[in-house]
Amino acid sequence: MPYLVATDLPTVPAGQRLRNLLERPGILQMPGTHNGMAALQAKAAGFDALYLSGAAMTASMGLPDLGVITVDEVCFFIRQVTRSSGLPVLVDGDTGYGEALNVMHMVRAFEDAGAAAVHIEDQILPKKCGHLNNKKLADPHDMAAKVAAAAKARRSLFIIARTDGAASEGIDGAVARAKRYVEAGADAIFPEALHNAEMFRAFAKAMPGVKLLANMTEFGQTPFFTASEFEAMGYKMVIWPVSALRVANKAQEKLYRTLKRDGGTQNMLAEMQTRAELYQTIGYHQYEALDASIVETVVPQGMPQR
Ligand SMILES: C[C@](O)(C(=O)O)[C@H](CC(=O)O)C(=O)O
Repeated sequence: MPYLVATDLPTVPAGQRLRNLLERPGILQMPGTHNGMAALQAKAAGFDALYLSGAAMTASMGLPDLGVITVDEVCFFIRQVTRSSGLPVLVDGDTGYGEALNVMHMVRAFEDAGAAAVHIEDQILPKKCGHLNNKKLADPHDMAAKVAAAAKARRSLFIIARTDGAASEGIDGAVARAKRYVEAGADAIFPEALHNAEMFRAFAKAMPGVKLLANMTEFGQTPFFTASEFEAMGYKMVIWPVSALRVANKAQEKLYRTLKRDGGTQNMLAEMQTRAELYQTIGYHQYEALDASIVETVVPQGMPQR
């Protein structure tokens, strides 16, 4: 329960806990959780690891995913998601916020905030969603230097190199880049925006023994595949980065429209998380019980009064 009690906190570092999950057979499913509440709900649904998406974080701030937010802003999200859930979290590190030293700073900051893993991509600024057109790629040598810098800065953080190369250099180009990034110290590879099963299979075939991540974002270049289908194509991790935020945003939009129309929320009650459900999700009463137990513990009984 509450992250406030030291003895309830995990003793194994987050990065190691993620590595342990990756030792299990099957694909590791990481839904996007854009805040602490989403993290609690994903955990309650049975997920063992989570994803913190740059697109979802920025969208929740009312901003585009163009690399404009800062390391400290991301750390605010990392802390809420890791504290509330206690689960290992993969964090979107975009382009690493600069070059080698900036990447090292990001790695230290993310790991200290509680992250288990980060992915760094080979675009240059202004970076874009990998499923859009006209992406500008970094020189593979410069990207490999960033990966090496990240590996040097981490304690146990799991480092995933994302390549956006497939769009302009094809599968062979993306594979050549990915191999350089593995040599530079990447623990896994994220081939971005593949268009079909053949591409997913070809990439996996060309990278034997390397852990691969699939991105099942909606409204992008990748057609729908299930977790089991990605697993059968050779992938060890899958993310659904923005799905929860997209659904939450639609619900919120409906609430505001209805409220404006009706002058009240009475017609939305059936779609609301009730107070009881909300408190149940955040463990409200457990925090209260914790508080009460401490008061009981520290008030001495039968001590001589002065
Ligand atoms: C994975 C991703 O980088 C993200 O920020 O979650 C995005 C997701 C999206 O925009 O749909 C991406 O570039 O694929």
